[in-house]
Amino acid sequence: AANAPPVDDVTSAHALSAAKPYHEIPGPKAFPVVGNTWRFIKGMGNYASLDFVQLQKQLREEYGDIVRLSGMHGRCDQVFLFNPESVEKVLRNDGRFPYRDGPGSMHYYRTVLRKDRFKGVAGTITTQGEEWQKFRTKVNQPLMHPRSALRYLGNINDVADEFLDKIRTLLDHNKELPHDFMKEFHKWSVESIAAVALDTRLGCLAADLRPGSDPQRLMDAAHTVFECFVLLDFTPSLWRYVSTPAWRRFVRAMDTFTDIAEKYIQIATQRIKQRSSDGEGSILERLLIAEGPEVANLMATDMLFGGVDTTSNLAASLLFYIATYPIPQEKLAKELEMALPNPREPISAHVLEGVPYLKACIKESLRILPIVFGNVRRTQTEMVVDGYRVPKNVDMLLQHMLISHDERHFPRPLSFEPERWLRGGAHAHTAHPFASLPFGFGPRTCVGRRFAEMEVQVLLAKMVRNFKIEYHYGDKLQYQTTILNNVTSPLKFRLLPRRK
Ligand code: HEM
Repeated sequence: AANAPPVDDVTSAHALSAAKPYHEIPGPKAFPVVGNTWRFIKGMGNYASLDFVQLQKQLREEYGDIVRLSGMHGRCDQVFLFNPESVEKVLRNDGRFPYRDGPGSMHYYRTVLRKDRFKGVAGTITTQGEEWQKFRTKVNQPLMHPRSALRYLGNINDVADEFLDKIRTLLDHNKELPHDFMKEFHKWSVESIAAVALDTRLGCLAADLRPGSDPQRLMDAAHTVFECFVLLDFTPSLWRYVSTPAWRRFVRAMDTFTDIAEKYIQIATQRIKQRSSDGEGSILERLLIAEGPEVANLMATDMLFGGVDTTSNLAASLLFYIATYPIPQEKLAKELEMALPNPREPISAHVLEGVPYLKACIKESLRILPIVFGNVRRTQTEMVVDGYRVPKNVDMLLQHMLISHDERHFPRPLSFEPERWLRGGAHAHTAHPFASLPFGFGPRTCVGRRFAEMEVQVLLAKMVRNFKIEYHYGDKLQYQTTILNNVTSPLKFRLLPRRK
């Protein structure tokens, strides 16, 4: 009919009035005074011992594809979404300034504690509204343009080569890597993202790192900041009222980040002054020239926060799947033999254009173990989701990990089948496009996606081109969910040189 609302209409008066009321969304009942908070108190509530992913599973089993959690003291209501159609509705209607709550500790550090240093600017991760948009607009062009990442391809190749050299020295008599090999992935990822963010080679993979050296301090600080996010922002903490030990450790680590970034910004400033030609500079130089040292520092540190643990855990999980699925590994090895006849040649942009199976392996790894297991948007306006009227200021929790594990979308969901991602292929998936969204979506999508993908593509190509990778300690990847999915399996990969 001429007056029928468009299919995607979720905010018009017509759509809202036809929807079911908000309070009818299924979910655990909030009791007077104690609300639902008691369910998360140890020794009292049935949700207290669950991590985020376990909580999601439990809620979906108990209540279905949309679940409301209200009465959480000090927090706004949360609505969990377990179907991709609803996720799409929310992400396509999140307004001009998509709102994703960030760690309050980091925001406080930048806007209150070290206000003088940052002159009122606070970066991308923790800001909202026009403040977020203003900052993001400044950094989008230098960071998100495809050419921007390619500028670093040479450095990313060098870091991967160093990583391969390093692992050759770590193999035991059985050609196996040590059980704590995860820490080498961390070094690789700090080194790779620092080459972009700080425009320098820090030397994280060196054999003899001194405790007070920049790479060692930066890696320690990265570790501490993530540990403290969990303690300060994701578990009850008094840091807003008193200076707790975790808060003090956090401030020291944040200061280290800021100081190291400042050092390399000063070096870049000198470089700019001495340069005679005005060809296109690095991301750091461009931000420095166009926006000044505060913006350059905040973006560099945001890249370090966003780009260390994410990429290292992706590399580790991806290699695990490659090692435990020999058929896809051999298919990939064949593709790489064609694309890179000489394994010692660098991985060029041209090589990366001709490796669809390699890219499919990365997508499949992120589908099974998305390192960022879910996303969140706070509603900016009243809207209809899954037939219910959801008011403004509700956190919509978009659970792509569980959606990707749902047989309705991906048959044999825990099986590593890169063929799902070969477009037009016989096994291409038919799932909704929002059923696997590891980097988010829309104007607030991951700013480092191109760098992460490039780093991991280069590493995987070099690893599989040079080694046959085996794993003999179980076929199920172990991980721990905190604010990210952290790989915990002992990464004792066995590496056998491939014939050239
Ligand atoms: C495997 C690697 C990575 C994954 C899975 C990942 C995932 C994500 C996700 C899901 C978001 C939220 C997006 C949204 O709300 O729609 C995000 C945001 C962000 N990521 Fe990444 N990321 C990765 C690597 C990186 C790297 C290498 C950088 C460094 C450049 C980075 C920097 C950021 C920043 C700064 C944001 C906040 C953007 C904003 O709020 O405007 N990420 N990432």
